[in-house]
Amino acid sequence: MARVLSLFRPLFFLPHVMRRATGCKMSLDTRAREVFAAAIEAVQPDMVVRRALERTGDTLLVNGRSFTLKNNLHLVGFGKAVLGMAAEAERILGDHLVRGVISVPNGLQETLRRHGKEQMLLKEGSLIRVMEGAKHNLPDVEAQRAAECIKDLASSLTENDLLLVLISGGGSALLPAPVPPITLQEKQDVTRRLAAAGATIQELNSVRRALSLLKGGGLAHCAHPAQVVALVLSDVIGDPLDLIASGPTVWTEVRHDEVRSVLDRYGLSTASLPDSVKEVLGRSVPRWEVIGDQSDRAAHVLNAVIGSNSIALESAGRRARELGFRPGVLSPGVCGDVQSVSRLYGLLARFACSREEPPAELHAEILKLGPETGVESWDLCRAMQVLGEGRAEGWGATCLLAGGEPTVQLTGKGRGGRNQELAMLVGLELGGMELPPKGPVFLSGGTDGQDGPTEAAGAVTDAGLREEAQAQGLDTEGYLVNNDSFSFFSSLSGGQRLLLPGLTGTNVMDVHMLLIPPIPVVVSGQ
Ligand SMILES: Nc1ncnc2c1ncn2[C@@H]1O[C@H](COP(=O)(O)OP(=O)(O)OP(=O)(O)O)[C@@H](O)[C@H]1O
Ligand SMILES: O=C(O)[C@H](O)CO
Repeated sequence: MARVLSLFRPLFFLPHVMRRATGCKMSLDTRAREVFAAAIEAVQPDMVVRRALERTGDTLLVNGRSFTLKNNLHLVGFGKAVLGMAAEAERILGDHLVRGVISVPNGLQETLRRHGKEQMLLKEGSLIRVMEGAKHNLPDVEAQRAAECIKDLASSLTENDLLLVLISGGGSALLPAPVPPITLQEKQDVTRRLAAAGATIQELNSVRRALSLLKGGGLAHCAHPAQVVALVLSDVIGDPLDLIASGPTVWTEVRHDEVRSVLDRYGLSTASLPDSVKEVLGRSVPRWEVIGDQSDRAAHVLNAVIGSNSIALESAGRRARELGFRPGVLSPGVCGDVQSVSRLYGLLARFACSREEPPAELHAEILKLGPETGVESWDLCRAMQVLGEGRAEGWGATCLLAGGEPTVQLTGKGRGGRNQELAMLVGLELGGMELPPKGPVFLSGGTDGQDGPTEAAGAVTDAGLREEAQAQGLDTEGYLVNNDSFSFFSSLSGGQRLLLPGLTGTNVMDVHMLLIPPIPVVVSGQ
């Protein structure tokens, strides 16, 4: 037992508390949805802020650092989840709040109202101004206006002030402040071309930082000499503070040669760039002048990640255990093309479900997929070891959890999202295998509740997917080629396989789940 405990990521497979799935009457599909709901529950914006802000009288404690509240609190925020974060922060600290401004996606307040999420809205008479913008996740004039208000607020602060900065995914588009003479349109064109050419969020945000007055530490620079406390809900693999929303409170040195090499890599030649961008990238001086010691300035800033995919997976694991599974986390950083990712889950399912010792080739095939799916070999080895032990010792049902953000090569014109496409592909992978009659089941869902431009968060599938579609006259491959996974799942069995939690108001990338039924123990000689 000690060996098992030491083998896994925190929370991975805790056999002493697991219960046999055989006693649970709920279907695997229902339980998968419950586990997904628990993942989202743990990263609700109000919940994460409540956990992060510890208040005793007029003292605020964040990450063990203490701040004095004396009617000196100012608040700014930008991102898809900061409305709910701001509402909770105002509930906790409102009596010391002077004023605030937050930049949130267009139409968010109305959508949350429609979904009955009143606790994520600011109370009437709130001191925080909500500004909506960045339609379709692209920086626009409204978002630029919000960025200006945020910059003005930060720049007006003194050493007696405390600035609470709320940051979540989508924050880059909601805080555009191009370095003059670059115009918003020019900056938008550059980022749009990069994204369309397949640049990663790391590459994209390194360019955004170079062209912005607020990103890469610019906001913290404006707020100096005030104390800055940034609460960050991470939507980037590995939770890198300098990249989430392009790191406005994290001082980052911009290397123009690195930025140019990213632009070159994606075919944005110098000749194709606007003159303003060329001029800014040609400057030898930093974006702003730092008077005094930079490390002294950094000491004024506390950045704290208060919610992430790992936290969602931990909570999912706890719920899985209550529902009779042996839970385990493969990795919170799954990325790469959905084709490779689906292959990986298919092979892991085969590995887990084989009644005999799986062949060495299967082991090797799984390991080979590590680099292209962002999963470290040791995580794959640990997973296989414990899945193997579970089979040998008859430990009952297993819930293998993972998180991250795979990608889809868009070639068709259909409606879908990466989670639904991944679920379809895994269903097809499972269909080609010899598996137990009741499982495995696979779920993939976006924690923001919206997978691509669709109303669904994702879908739940199993080995019966292709047959079910065939029986209903649906051409599975046709839907796949057209990236039409949402239409597929909507037409299939009255949309029963869709995952429809509605807009969740949070965002910590995606959650993947493979539920593996109990594998009968092979008694030697059988
Ligand atoms: N028809 C489609 N089929 C599959 N994937 C699609 C389709 N249309 C868009 N996508 C993918 O959806 C993604 C955008 O979806 P979404 O709005 O959920 O973004 P996101 O990456 O989750 O954004 P954020 O992290 O800011 O919430 C892109 O990766 C895009 O490739
Ligand atoms: O806003 C952004 O830059 C992305 O959501 C990553 O944080």
